[in-house]
Formats: sequence, structure tokens, C-alpha cells
Amino acid sequence: MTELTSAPTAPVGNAGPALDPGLDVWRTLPIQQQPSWHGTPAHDAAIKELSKLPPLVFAGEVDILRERLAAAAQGKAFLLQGGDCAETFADATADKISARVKTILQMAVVLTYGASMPVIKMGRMAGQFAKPRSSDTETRDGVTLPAFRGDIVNGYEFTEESRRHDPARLVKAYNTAASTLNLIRAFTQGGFADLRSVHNWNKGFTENPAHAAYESLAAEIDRAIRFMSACGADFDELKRTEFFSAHEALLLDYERALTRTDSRTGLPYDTSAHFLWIGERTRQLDGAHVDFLSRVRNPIGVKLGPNSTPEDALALIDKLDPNREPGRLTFISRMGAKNIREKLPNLVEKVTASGAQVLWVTDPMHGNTVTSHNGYKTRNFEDVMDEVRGFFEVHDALGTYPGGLHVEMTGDDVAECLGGADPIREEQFDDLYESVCDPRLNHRQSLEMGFLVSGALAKRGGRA
Ligand SMILES: O=C[C@H](O)[C@H](O)COP(=O)(O)O
Ligand SMILES: C=C(OP(=O)(O)O)C(=O)O
Ligand SMILES: [Mn+2]
Repeated sequence: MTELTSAPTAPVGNAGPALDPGLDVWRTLPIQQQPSWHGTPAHDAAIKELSKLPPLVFAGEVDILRERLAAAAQGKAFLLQGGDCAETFADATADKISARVKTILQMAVVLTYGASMPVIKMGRMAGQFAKPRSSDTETRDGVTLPAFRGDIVNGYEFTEESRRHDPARLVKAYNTAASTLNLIRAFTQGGFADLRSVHNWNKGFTENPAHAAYESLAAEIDRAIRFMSACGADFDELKRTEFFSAHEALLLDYERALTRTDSRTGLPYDTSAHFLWIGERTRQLDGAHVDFLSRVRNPIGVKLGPNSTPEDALALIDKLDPNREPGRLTFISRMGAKNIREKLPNLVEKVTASGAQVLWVTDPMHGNTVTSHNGYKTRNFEDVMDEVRGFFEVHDALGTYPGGLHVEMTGDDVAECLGGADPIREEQFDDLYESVCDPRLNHRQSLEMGFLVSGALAKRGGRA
């Protein structure tokens, strides 16, 4: 997936030294949001199988990502994380995966131009199968069943059989992640990511009269590419790009089974993805998730909602990044547009004063969820953008670096979030709402956000 630009990577396998027993301490700690399948023979068999399967990512790739994120934490790169709220097995198709990768690459090109910096591309992809829920159950027309917790746990279909927690799904999730990752690696290394094609796709977007406002930025990028070409830039070098995988590390038995010793360093890496994050619902300091992720070498993210205190943030740093290593820890704030200007400054100020160098990323989705008049979970594009603007304002005022964007998005033509320049309306939901969990920006809304954030980054750099 990532182009291996540094020394060849030693594989992570089962043959290395025994794993640190500390990796199982989480089993003794309070744990939230887990399925009810533990102790069953089917669960034991699935875990046994997973622990023998090859790693999905390599430790050397994970180390490269940590270096890239360290640059972002120091204000020298920008992180773009995007993908479904909940990937599904059925939608792990070539068309849908390519549309999502394509959209992330399109956003990344305009962000790279705006920031005049490398953009680290990362999918909520190839493993984003487990969902924390507000309620354990869902009731429809008087029938109550277990809530859908992601395809790795149960099915979305509202029947007793489908909603049963089925441990065989753990192995299916691994296999689906493997085939998704395989396709992403092929796309991003095999010529699909060619800078000139990605730019041409963006020109297609700005040709829509609704997006005329972005034409001048696309034209500037066009001139920059022609200038590079005239200077003899090697476009063959720009046919490939690094692309990293990420998901919420929610099911710890799955994550533990895919944790392996790196034969180079003897250290444990969670090989289910390059980057793992801890959700807002599972970031308890003395809980299982924080403990487990404190013990693996991957770069780690933590979501911070509006109730997070500076004390929480500092304690998370002590536990997850005791060596204050840039690139190790990313805080993904998801405050809501109404809260961000009030709540984020205190966190950023206290964390900065502590000397820790975390990467600050905004997730402008999860604090802005509302219910539409016709009963769908949705988000207004304007609220989402307002949170992004607030994120930039807070960091500008404090002299800190707004280092990335984390969005729920798809490459498809869905109707799940309202508004945008080519606006989505509630009446379209009945036909075009596909998400099985939270509403995603569609292809056009994602690109619009890319252009808007690119403008904000250019302004920060004094170029617009
Ligand atoms: O993706 C995030 C959570 O799983 C989701 O926001 C929870 O939503 P719920 O309130 O519908 O359970
Ligand atoms: C569950 C999610 O977010 P949060 O933990 O921030 O609510 C998510 O990213 O889908
Ligand atoms: Mn979500």
C-alpha cells in the first residue's frame, strides 16, 4: 500500500519472540461496547484462526506512517482521513472501493496545492467494520432486536437471525479487509494515482456550474502542473502514492489476535491496520481500549468530544505517548460546530503547555449529527464546514497547527448529508440514502470540502 521508500521491511510473523504478556492486561479491565460472544466455541475458533493468519500490514509501513505523522505534528504535512462510517462486506466491491480511493486522491491533490505540503492519505478503509452504539437495541414497529454493531459483529437486516452476534464474522472481516487492501495497494501503486489523471477528474468536478467558484483554483493547479512539466518533472514518479489504512480499534479480541512481534525490533505491532483510533465512547483512562493500544507501536488516535477536559487529554498523553514522540498520538476532536470555538482552545492550550507534540485533527462529522424531518440521521454541510472553520480559527489564534481532517465520505452519488453547492435535499433520502450507520459526504460534497479546506490552508500559508 505504501511505497516502501526506506530500507526493506522485515516481515511481522508468528515466528518472532513471544509477545509481551502486558498485551493481555486489557482482559482484566472494564471494557465497553463489546459483542456478547465470548467464551463460545465459535468465538474461540475464530480467534485461533485469526491469530494464525498473515498480518495485513507490515511493521515497516507502520513506521513510515509514524514518521509522516511526526512531520504533520510539526506543521510540515497535513493528514486526510476519509471513508465510510461503517464499511460493509457487500460493498467491498471494485467499483465502490475505487470510487472512494479516487475521491480521497482528488481531495488530497487540492489540499496538497493549498497547503504546499505533503498530504498523508489514509482511508477509514480495509477494517472499519465495528461500530459502538448509543443503545444495545433497536425497536421498529414494536419489535426490539440487538442494535447493528457493524458487519464484523452482526448483520444490518432487521431480523433476529441477522442481528445475532456471530463470531464467524471476525474471519470474514479479516478476509474482506485483505481483499480491500489488496485493491487499494494495486490502485495506488499501479498507475491509478497518476497526478495528471487525478487533476483531470477534478477539472470534471469544477465544470459543473454549481462548482464554478472552484474553477480558478483548478486552473491554478493546472498551470502548476504545466510548469512542472515544462521544467522536466518526472511524472512517472507521481504515478504512485502512499496510502494508509485505519479503523476504530473497537473489538479488542480481533485487534489482539492480529498483534504480532516485529522480527526487526521485537516490538508488538497491531497488524490489522497502519493507524488505529480509540473512539469517544471507549477512551476511558482505566479502560481496556486505552490500555491495549498503549502497548502497540502503531500510531494511535483518540477522539475527543465536547466533554473532554484538559486533564483527560493530559492523562491520555501520559498513558499513550509517555515518551512524547511526535507522530505517536493524534487527537481527533469532534466537538460540534456550536462547541468547537469554546471547547477546543483550552485543550490545545494545556496540551501545548505540557510540551507534548500531538497531531491535532478535526472530525467535523460526529458532533453535528441531527435527525431529518423524514427520520434519517443526517448532517448539514454548512455545520460540517463551520466546525472546520472553527478548527482553523482556534489554531490560528493559539499559533498551533491544524494538522488534518477526518471525514465520513464516499465516492458514490448518495444523499445522506444535506446541502453543499449542488445541494442534497431531504426528499432524496428515500432513494439515495445507503449508509448503514452515520451519514457520509457524497462524492461532490467531499470534493467541495477539499476545495474549501485547500483555500483555508492557502490563506494560512499567506498565499491567498
Ligand atoms: O459512528 C459512530 C457511532 O457508531 C454512531 O455515531 C453511533 O450512533 P447511534 O447513536 O446511532 O448508535
Ligand atoms: C464512532 C465514531 O466516532 P466517535 O467515536 O467520535 O463517536 C466514528 O468515527 O464512526
Ligand atoms: Mn460514524
